Amino acid sequence: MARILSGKEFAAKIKEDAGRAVAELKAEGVHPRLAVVIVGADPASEVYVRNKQKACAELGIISDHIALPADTAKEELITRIDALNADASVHGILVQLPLPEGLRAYEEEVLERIDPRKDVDGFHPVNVGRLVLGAPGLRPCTPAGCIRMLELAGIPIEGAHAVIIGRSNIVGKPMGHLLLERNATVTVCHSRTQNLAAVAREADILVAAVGRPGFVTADMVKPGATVIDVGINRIAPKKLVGDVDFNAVSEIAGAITPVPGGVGLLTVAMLMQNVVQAARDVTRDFGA
Ligand SMILES: Nc1nc2c(c(=O)[nH]1)N[C@@H](CN(C=O)c1ccc(C(=O)N[C@@H](CCC(=O)O)C(=O)O)cc1)CN2
Repeated sequence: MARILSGKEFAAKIKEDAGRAVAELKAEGVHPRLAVVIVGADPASEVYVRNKQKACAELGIISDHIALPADTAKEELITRIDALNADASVHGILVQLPLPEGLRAYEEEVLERIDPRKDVDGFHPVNVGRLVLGAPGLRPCTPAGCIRMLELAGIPIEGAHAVIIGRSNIVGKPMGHLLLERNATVTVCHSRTQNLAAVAREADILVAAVGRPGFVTADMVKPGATVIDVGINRIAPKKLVGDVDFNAVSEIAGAITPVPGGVGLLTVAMLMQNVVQAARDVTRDFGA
């Protein structure tokens, strides 16, 4: 039976460290502040935003909730972002995704408008470029959370063969770069990959980020491998499952993350860490 990697335990540790950093910043006269922009009323997004604001409150970070109607014009959203960029008391800005239907085509433009120093999601091309180059910058929260969890759990990354299933800009691609930065041998699989099960079976660390319930089955996992499930699939109003067939795979794997209760919790914890980093960088550049 696999070791269960509980997101709650690792998230608590990450938040504890971030909380200490917040206290240090406050002692220096800097009060970290996050602006969360949500457009429309997607129920799942509202839950995630609430969780982010709850975590801010726990750690003593100020959080502003900017809720805009679903029919907000792109220009209005851009104007709001510009105002937050110019406000020296705001250290972090995030726009909750997905944007509503009418704005979805402008997602790239909207994310690019955020000052890269305040881009606590790590989605801005400047931060993506820094990640690819291995330069300091704000890293995307979910993949950075997975890496931190492996480190805290004492699971070796260096020299491991990591196989990622999924090549999204938010998870798959940044995960590949973060693993490469830590000297893993990385394979990224996608919908056109041939013999995917055989490739997955080569993995010491298998990351599933496809968005398909139960996609990773026991025959795709090498005995003893670490399996990280980044999938969030709502299959009924109160039933959330990942991309991994948890019961069968946990008989084979050495370690596995559950859904819920896995890497989703680390996403929020790493966001707190990014807000701390942004507060330091923004204060250095804008002044306290
Ligand atoms: N601006 C952003 N938008 C989105 C991001 C993001 O990182 N930045 N990621 C996802 C949604 N998300 C955070 O925003 C997120 C998803 C899931 C969880 C989480 O805690 N999951 C729990 C289960 C929660 C539940 O029951 O619904 C778990 O896995 O245990 C946190 C954050 C897309 N949009």
